[in-house]
Amino acid sequence: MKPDLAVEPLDSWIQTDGKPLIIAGPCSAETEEQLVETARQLAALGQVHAIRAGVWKPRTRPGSFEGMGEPALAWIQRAKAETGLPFAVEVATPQHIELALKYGVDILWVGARTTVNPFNVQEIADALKGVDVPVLVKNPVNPDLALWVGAFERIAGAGITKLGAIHRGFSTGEASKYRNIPMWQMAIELRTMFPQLPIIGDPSHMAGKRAYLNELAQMAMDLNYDGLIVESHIDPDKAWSDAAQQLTPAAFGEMLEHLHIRQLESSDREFQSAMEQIRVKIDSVDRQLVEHLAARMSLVEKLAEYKRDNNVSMFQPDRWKEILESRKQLGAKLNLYPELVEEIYKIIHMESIRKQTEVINSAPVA
Ligand SMILES: C=C(O[C@@H]1C=C(C(=O)O)C=C[C@H]1O)C(=O)O
Repeated sequence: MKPDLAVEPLDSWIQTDGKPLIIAGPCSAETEEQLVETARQLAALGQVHAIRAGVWKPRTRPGSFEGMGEPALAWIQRAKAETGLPFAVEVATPQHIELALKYGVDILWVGARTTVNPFNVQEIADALKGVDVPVLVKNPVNPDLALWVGAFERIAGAGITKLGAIHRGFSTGEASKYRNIPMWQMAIELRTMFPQLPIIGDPSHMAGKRAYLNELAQMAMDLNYDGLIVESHIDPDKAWSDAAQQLTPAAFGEMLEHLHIRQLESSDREFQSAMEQIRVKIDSVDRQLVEHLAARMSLVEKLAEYKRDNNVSMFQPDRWKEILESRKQLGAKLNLYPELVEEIYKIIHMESIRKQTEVINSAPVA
């Protein structure tokens, strides 16, 4: 089945004057004063299109602050009236949806810890039947594109057409300076699959720390994301949740000032022809790359036949170590990151082992 989604363009439900959609606001609505004041300061920047506020917070361990619940929805009504901006809230259950809609929340989002569970997502989709509201879906906690796609399909199946993705990064267990590893490739795959689906970057949850927000927001913009959702709080260090990754509305304004927004295309003829010429060369280099890969694989297969006939094992640790080191050194000389060369060679080696297993398990040539 070829996946497809009926998605309305972003500007059919929120006006951004052709600029990236900017959603900002506190991780959690803590008090009426904190929420209204944060929203007021963010609105005053003149660059924020919607305010986010957590009302129900899924927390890893019990005993942490779990959100103010329904009373916070009344504060949202006041903050909306004061700023004139639409509000976005995370919903995780049908009751959340019912309450959010009752209080006039404009945009709903499904959190990463909900997207992982198809039962939860289906309950949410069922509760959204017949409702016309924009729904943004965060990536699942673990890097599983199919799970993310499945959530869109369930929600689109309920008739929601104002859909968008929020890329907040992934828990992979790998060591990283980030709280949630971006794995940009996942969002590139999503964009390739559903070009019409808006993708919004969530640098706050990727970063976990204020210091990394700029670089992550810039990367999202450089990958043509349609917008950003960023946590901002009037007094971040005193925030009841996510203190380290929130920034003041003023600091957020500064961050936006420094963002470099590039366009997807240019109609400049000279640029287009220069790009075309270089792309022809890239096509030719890519052809050689693939041909060389194929040539390498047939050599490996030949070698495997000798190994099979002489009862020698396919994995040769010393040779593999030597290959890895020498290719990394060569790469470094040619200005390539040794890590890149290492990753590529790990994939090649795994495929080489797989091919050799095939040969070794086949009958010897008579
Ligand atoms: C091809 C061989 O088998 C394995 C695969 C290697 C490769 O693809 O280069 C290297 C070492 C072995 O682990 C070999 O022994 O040379």
